[in-house]
Amino acid sequence: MCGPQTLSHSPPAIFQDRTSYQRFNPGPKPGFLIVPINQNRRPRTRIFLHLQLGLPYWQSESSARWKLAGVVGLTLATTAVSVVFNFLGRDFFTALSEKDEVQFKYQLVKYLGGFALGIPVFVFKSYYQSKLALEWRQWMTERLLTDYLADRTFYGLQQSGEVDNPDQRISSDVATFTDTAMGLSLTLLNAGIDLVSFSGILFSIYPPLFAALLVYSLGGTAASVALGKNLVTLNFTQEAREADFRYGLVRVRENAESIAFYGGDQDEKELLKQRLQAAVSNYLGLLTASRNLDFFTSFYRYLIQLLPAAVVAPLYFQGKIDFGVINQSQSAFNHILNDVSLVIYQIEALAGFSAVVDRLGEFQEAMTGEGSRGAVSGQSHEAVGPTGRPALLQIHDLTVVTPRGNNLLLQNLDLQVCPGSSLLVMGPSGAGKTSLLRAVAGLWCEGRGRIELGAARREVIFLPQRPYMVLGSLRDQALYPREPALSDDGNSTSTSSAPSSAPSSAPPGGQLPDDWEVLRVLELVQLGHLLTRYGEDVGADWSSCLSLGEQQRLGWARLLLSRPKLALLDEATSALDQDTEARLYKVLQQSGITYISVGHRSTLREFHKTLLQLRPDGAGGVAWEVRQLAEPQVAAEAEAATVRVTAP
Ligand SMILES: Nc1ncnc2c1ncn2[C@@H]1O[C@H](COP(=O)(O)OP(=O)(O)OP(=O)(O)O)[C@@H](O)[C@H]1O
Repeated sequence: MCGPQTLSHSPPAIFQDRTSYQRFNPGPKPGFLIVPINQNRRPRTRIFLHLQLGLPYWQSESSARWKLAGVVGLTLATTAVSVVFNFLGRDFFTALSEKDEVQFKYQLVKYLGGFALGIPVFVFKSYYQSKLALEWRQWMTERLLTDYLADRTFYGLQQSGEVDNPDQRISSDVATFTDTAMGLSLTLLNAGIDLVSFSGILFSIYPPLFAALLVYSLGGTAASVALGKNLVTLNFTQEAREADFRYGLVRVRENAESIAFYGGDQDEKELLKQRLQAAVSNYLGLLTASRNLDFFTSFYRYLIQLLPAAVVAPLYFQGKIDFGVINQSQSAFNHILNDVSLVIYQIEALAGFSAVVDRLGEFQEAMTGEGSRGAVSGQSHEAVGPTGRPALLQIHDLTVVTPRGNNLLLQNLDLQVCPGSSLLVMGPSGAGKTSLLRAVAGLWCEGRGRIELGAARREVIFLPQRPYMVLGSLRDQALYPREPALSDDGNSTSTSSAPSSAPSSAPPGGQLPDDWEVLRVLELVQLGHLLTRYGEDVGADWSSCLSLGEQQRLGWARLLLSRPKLALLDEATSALDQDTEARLYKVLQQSGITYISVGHRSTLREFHKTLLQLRPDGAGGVAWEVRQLAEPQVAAEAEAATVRVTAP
């Protein structure tokens, strides 16, 4: 379009017809296949691979390592305190059984003194352990958030449908992961040390007791692992179903007005009941599996109270040991059994933990995979048009495919848009107009071809039909987004990591427009009245208290304030009357900003230099044609001229 351009096109030879394309890339089969939510998801049980998720925190934060050393020290101290308590208990009960009142009082005071000194060690160990787990959680959550919000990964994940409920994974799964990982690893450490310390005590009392203990605990562990193996899958599914139910509720809140207008209460209720039912029935399965395991663990636990006394009782009756030794052996037996039987007591926690580790690992993998998708290539360098003038946007042989490759849209498109120019994309609903903008903006990278954009990503603004309303004041709305979405090297429209050569222009010098400029632009888009209505209000629910037309005009204010190199307008005036639409387009023409509009109204032609017309080709595909329109008349509206809207 930098020079005269008239092209037309019908479907290419690459996929001779629709049938051959579908053979190559099969779409959904006829009829509906209803897959219950998450039924097809199974934990991938690569727990050891995924466990390393938490390592970077300890590798990068030296203060965390010191704190961990402190908590480990406290954990060791708790074992020492337990050993001391064990001996204090022995002497206390021996004095009691010998009816030695003086010794008994002395042992009682010693025992109480031991409590006073030892119990704070347990309390502080537990407090610092939880605190450290919390700091770990914060670090990991921030890291996941950074990855999730980098390079539009959140959008890619939503489009690919690869992982469910990322919100739950970032919030509660990370918390469970850090809490349990910290708790389990310290428990294991404690168990190891306990095992060594109390094995010595038990062995010195009576070696056969030690042998009985080993047989009992190892047999119990093996049995509980066999009984609890279902729990991992059930826990994994439960996490996903709870999140689906919560998400259903969030959607009702977010779409309250539309649902109320439709009178969709019953439908929503049914849907939510289905999701609740899915969560409840899985939970019932979980309860049943836990109940079966509980039968075993309860018997196992209560038998411990009798077993040591039963084994050492003959020695006591023969007068070979004091009464206190029975108590001591009971306590040592309990300690060792707890250590060896860790798996039995923690089987449910371990099952839940491995489900969480799996979900987080899957999430991390999906985020890493997002960065390497797509066949459409792009670079941000100055493309040169046939006339020798540099093109702001140059599209070569572009074929746009919907995410997951189900639908072939535009094919073999060639197009140029020069700085200061304007392009109108028209065509029937579903032809792929918005999809073309998605490809230009770098949101969709599937398909093939090449898009060259002479602008950094932050220099391109997109105005959808329903603008996104952020939380905050009116000024926050007008200046959204304050920060560029990407660093300057992320200016490619695809996966290319070519460094930017395009100059940054918006906003100049990184300065945000001052309040006067915001006010002038708001008045220009006829939203000055909102200032008196909302002023500095930061709590307004903008998407429900502004009309769609007002939201669209707020989108235009964003456009004029951000002064991008390229504006992509997707039916951005559909809710406005024609006079307001004309007025906004005239201001845009005066600003010198290059723009591409998608729209259905024929009145839009008068504000664009070139038309890209899409139409069905009769064979299930989309044909395209590029044509020059009559030179638009740039209106010199007096009030528009007073606004400081500068070309990039
Ligand atoms: N995320 C997606 N995944 C799969 N298919 C999609 C996706 N988004 C859009 N499509 C399909 O791609 C086709 C083109 O959609 P697009 O939104 O580009 O149409 P459009 O020409 O802008 O339509 P309209 O004028 O109705 O807005 C449609 O058939 C649509 O169903």
